[in-house]
Amino acid sequence: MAVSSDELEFLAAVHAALTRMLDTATHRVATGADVAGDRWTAERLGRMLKSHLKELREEPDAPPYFGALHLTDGERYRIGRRRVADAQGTPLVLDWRAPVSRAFHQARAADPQGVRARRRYGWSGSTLTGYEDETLAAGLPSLSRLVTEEIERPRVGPMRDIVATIQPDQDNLVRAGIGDTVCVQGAPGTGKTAVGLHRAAYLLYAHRRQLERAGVLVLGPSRVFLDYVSAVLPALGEVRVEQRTLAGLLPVPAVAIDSPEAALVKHDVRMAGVLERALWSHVNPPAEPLSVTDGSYRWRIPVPALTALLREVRAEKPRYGTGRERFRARIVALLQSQAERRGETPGYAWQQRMSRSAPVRELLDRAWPRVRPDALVAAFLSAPADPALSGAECAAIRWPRPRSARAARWTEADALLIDEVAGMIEAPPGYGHIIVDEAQDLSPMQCRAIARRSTHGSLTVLGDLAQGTTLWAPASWSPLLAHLGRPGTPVTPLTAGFRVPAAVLAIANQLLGPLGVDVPPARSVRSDGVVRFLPSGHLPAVVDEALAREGSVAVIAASVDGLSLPSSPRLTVLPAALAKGLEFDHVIVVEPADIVAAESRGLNRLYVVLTRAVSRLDVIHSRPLPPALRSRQAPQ
Ligand SMILES: Nc1ncnc2c1ncn2[C@@H]1O[C@H](COP(=O)(O)OP(=O)(O)OP(=O)(O)O)[C@@H](O)[C@H]1O
Repeated sequence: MAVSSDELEFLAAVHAALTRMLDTATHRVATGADVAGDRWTAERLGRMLKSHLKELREEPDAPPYFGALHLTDGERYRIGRRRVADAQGTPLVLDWRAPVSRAFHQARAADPQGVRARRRYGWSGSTLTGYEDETLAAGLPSLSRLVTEEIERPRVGPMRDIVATIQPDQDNLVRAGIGDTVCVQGAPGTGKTAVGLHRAAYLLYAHRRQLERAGVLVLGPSRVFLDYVSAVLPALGEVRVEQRTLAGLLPVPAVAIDSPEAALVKHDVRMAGVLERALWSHVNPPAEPLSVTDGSYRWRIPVPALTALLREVRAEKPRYGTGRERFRARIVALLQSQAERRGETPGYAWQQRMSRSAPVRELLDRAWPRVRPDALVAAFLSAPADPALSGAECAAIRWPRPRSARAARWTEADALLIDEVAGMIEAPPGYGHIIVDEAQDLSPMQCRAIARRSTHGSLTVLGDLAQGTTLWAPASWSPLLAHLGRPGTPVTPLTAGFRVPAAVLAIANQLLGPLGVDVPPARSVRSDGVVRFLPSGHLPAVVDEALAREGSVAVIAASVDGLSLPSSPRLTVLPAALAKGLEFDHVIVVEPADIVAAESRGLNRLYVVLTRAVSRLDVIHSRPLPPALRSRQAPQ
């Protein structure tokens, strides 16, 4: 529909309001520090104002609103990525996360939620090009033209937000309560990553105070993936979410790689028990009484009393570090009661002196010594032994020669072991909410590293069992949720695929049977898409042809060494192992049989690779196709 003068007038008012908001924010940053009473307030205020200014400056050319709601009570609201208010503070545009905005995504003919009509705006940059009205009474098409256009647009550059076209089942997940842990089993391209990022933005809006203190963390599988999604949250007005890989949270960087046999042992949940035994083996009942000189007195605690104290503290099951301090405090309390019986009135300074006295320190160092997590893991891997591990398992993880922590060449799994021990000694800082993407790949020990950072918060667990490519990827969600400390969390499926067109999905879905995972297959909301199977000599021509079209192109192979291809900013040449979570308009898969053969979960890897395609998939091969792909091979 052409743009009416009313709409243009309204847009001009929104632009004016935005300019005024930006001017005010800039002015406030300039003067904020002067108006604040003290340095602390000035700093806090300054930070707040700068972050507000940064939010306003993000994407100045982005459309200021994407929709309008016309309610049955006559009210009209525009809805955008952030609130825009006029000089009097009256909102012109509501934030998409505000309660009223929910109806924009949820209302339908069967459940109109007080909505008479919904308007969707079309934009080219910041120019309004038209709009589309949906009257709920008349019933709705399953997807509007503007939504279809957005879904089918060519992909260039980083991932974009989906706030204008979010679907009701996605919206329910985004707006789930702060206390709810949700687990989403979603086929490729069903919007799991998008849902996770929008949920982070929503929670920060709806529970700002709580989460600003506790923090929100998005965990992704790789740096490449995090770079790809990094623009979404700032575009939604949220610049305060940490986006990391799990490895990036761990106490030591990985510089070496484990053999598959060693990795399997180190990622196994039994390692938690093994390390727990190794840590607590440092605590031993004292062999000698404690004797402390205090002026002309000498206080004594006999061995049985010390042993009883130690047992009492251990029975309370504290963390190792807390336990050590509690044991010290109980010893001092016992000394204090002796002093009081002698008529003394010991105060705080006396308690401090006793607790730091050499005999008390020496006793603690023998009975409940400090332990450095990396030193413990280095000692264990130098000579592994535990009843829970077989001889072969110990041999798989044993270092060829003993090393100190300083000389160690840690692997990613070692870092997890160190983190596990560190967590037994002292709780790591936690987050108010953690969003875990590609969660199907997590090992039990990785789940535990996440769980101990969310003891007081909730989780959004996103993944697809069919895309599990690690040695420990499970066939069902329940063990993984249990390791995350959230057993019994209901699993919500997403099956409408927004990325992968029907023709490509038909090929990829053939792999689901042989993968042996119990997941509902995806159905595509896109009827477009082209799939071709071509002999390997065609690769250069196919790449040239792809680059002549609009959109991003990826050549994905088991190994990209030796592939000589033209250089273009739109062409990504990618080993199959790095494709997870990404998408490209045109995907060219080279030798699928090699991808399958390269690793034990090669078929899952191929499933991931095939489902990166947004509109075209070319499979280039000279070796026979994997059996699962042969039956429904597309015509050449
Ligand atoms: N409601 C929607 N409207 C428009 N586009 C959408 C919608 N939901 C998802 N998309 C788009 O579909 C594509 C796939 O989304 P996303 O990467 O979040 O899927 P995913 O489930 O995480 O996929 P995978 O498991 O394959 O990594 C993205 O380009 C995303 O923007």
